[in-house]
Amino acid sequence: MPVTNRSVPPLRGLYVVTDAALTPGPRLVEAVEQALAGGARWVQYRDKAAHDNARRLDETRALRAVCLAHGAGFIVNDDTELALACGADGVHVGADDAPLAQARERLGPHAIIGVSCYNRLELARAAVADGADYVAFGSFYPSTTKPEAVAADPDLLRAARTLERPLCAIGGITADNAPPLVAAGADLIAVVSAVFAAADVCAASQRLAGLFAEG
Ligand SMILES: Cc1ncc(COP(=O)(O)OP(=O)(O)O)c(N)n1
Ligand SMILES: Cc1ncsc1CCOP(=O)(O)O
Ligand SMILES: [Mg+2]
Repeated sequence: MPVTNRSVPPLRGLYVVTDAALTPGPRLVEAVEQALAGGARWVQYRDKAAHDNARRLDETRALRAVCLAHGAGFIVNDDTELALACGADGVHVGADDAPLAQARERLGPHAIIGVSCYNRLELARAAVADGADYVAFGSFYPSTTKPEAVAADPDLLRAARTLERPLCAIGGITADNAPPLVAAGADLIAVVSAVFAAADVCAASQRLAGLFAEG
């Protein structure tokens, strides 16, 4: 099945990333629904377990339906074949994943493909030249979800604006520390724990999504 070419929302706003520890199976769909109710525009399914493909397919199909109902975009982390199987809007790939060209070949021209560029502008230049739909930088702040992530500086976002492609910031981002990143040019703010570890997921999402409010 080709990846859907339904119209997706702009690549701007709050991008929530799921976590198998914070949002385990039974709570996953409800947590994502709460994040969407709070204003998240994009959702990424991030499950680093390489096994249990049946569970991963069930979960991604359920999340795709929820995103569709809210007019939000749905991306699968790492796994191009899973993105294809569940009909996601696209995939996010990093240095250890399938190359962008291979993901594009599998998912087709309408898929949204995001590429991790860590703290390296040259990776972003190459990804844009190869047709990335957005480029992601981080970690901007220490991350409990990915403590080993390299550190990135907001100046990178200022420099990357010249690429004229949506820029995503990730890593330790909260509603309190996100404003300088948005000011530096982040179009998407990708967040795991600030939303999914919150006691009130909807309220946490609302605060972050509010940073992109129009007017
Ligand atoms: C939006 C976004 N940005 C960066 C990443 C990190 O991707 P990667 O470097 O491939 O690391 P893993 O997430 O796969 O551990 C991401 N997933 N999403
Ligand atoms: C996947 C990833 N890549 C860099 S930091 C990170 C995790 C972000 O999670 P959190 O928002 O909890 O810091
Ligand atoms: Mg990856």
